[in-house]
Amino acid sequence: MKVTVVGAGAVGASCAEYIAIKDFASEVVLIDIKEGFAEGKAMDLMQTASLNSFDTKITGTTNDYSKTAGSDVAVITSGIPRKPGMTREELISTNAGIVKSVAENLIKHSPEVIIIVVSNPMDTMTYLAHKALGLPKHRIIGMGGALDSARFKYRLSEALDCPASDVDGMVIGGHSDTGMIPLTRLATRNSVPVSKFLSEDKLNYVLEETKVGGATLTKLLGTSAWYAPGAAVSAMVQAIACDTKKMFPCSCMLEGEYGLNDICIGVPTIIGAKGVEEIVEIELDGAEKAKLEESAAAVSKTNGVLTEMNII
Ligand SMILES: NC(=O)c1ccc[n+]([C@@H]2O[C@H](COP(=O)([O-])OP(=O)(O)OC[C@H]3O[C@@H](n4cnc5c(N)ncnc54)[C@H](O)[C@@H]3O)[C@@H](O)[C@H]2O)c1
Ligand SMILES: O=C(O)C[C@H](O)C(=O)O
Repeated sequence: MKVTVVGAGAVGASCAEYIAIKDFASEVVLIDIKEGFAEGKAMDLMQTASLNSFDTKITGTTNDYSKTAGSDVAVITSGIPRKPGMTREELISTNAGIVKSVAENLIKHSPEVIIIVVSNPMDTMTYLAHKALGLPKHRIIGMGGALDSARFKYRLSEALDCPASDVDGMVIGGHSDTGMIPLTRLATRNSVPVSKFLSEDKLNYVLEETKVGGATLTKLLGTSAWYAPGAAVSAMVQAIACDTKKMFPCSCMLEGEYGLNDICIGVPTIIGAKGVEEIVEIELDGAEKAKLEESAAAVSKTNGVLTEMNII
């Protein structure tokens, strides 16, 4: 299994590190436009191999896509992150051109590759990759819901004062401060609905903190987060590499599912060797359906900027 990670910055390097530590890939190629940067990150990571007991070979390259040839999976993290006070959507004018050219370069050298898009605004960048490459829809997947759900479980475990491993929950919808939909109705602690333990006020607090999870960290760090994003995307790469058929909410191109068309937005998805193996349509209640429609309308509006930019 050969994995390319485009962008050797905070998220790309964290993703490569988790992939290596989990030791399921034979090779990880880091690629970046900054001269020597990916080579340096790869060397630093390789110097942890004997300490962390992994056999994955990590190499770095400055913009030489021939080194990525024959990749099974590629992760796109290239582009700028937001600063405190910004929205993810404000990154579109810089990141759209980067994501489009990276996606085109990847496919030239790895015609069978499955692409996971991380760069923000992620749902729109995933949509752009679909439009630019025209690949079967199961081969381009956006990462957002896996991270948002991990943050939801963290906030739930904090409120419940229990280990995160006791908690199950999922966030669907757009990967944005206002568009995320943490499904509090379906969240459980060891199969018991969390509403059994938490008041409506506490659940609302968890919901609101989950939605602004990325903004909270951006304010604290001065740039956006990388450990949980790297762990979330490496979990998706592992699901593809090991054909685990794990369920993650992912940003997928929808063709009628949830009543939505021609949009990439977070929905429950089975991930395996083919990439998206299945989009799972769960029964949403009236309020959840309305929130998903509202979230989809906001993502569509951001997608419209791609047309204004003449990039699709
Ligand atoms: N989807 C998510 O859940 C999620 C989570 C975290 C971050 N992000 C997004 O991921 C992106 C990266 O974040 P980061 O914190 O790693 O930023 P970063 O600045 O640390 O790293 C980005 C890297 O991309 C490189 N780059 C820029 N243009 C390139 C190109 N054309 N080809 C190759 N490399 C290129 C830069 O040189 C830099 O090293 C941002 O857009 C951020 O908003 C998304
Ligand atoms: O918050 C951001 O801008 C980065 C990422 O989308 C995140 O949720 O951590």
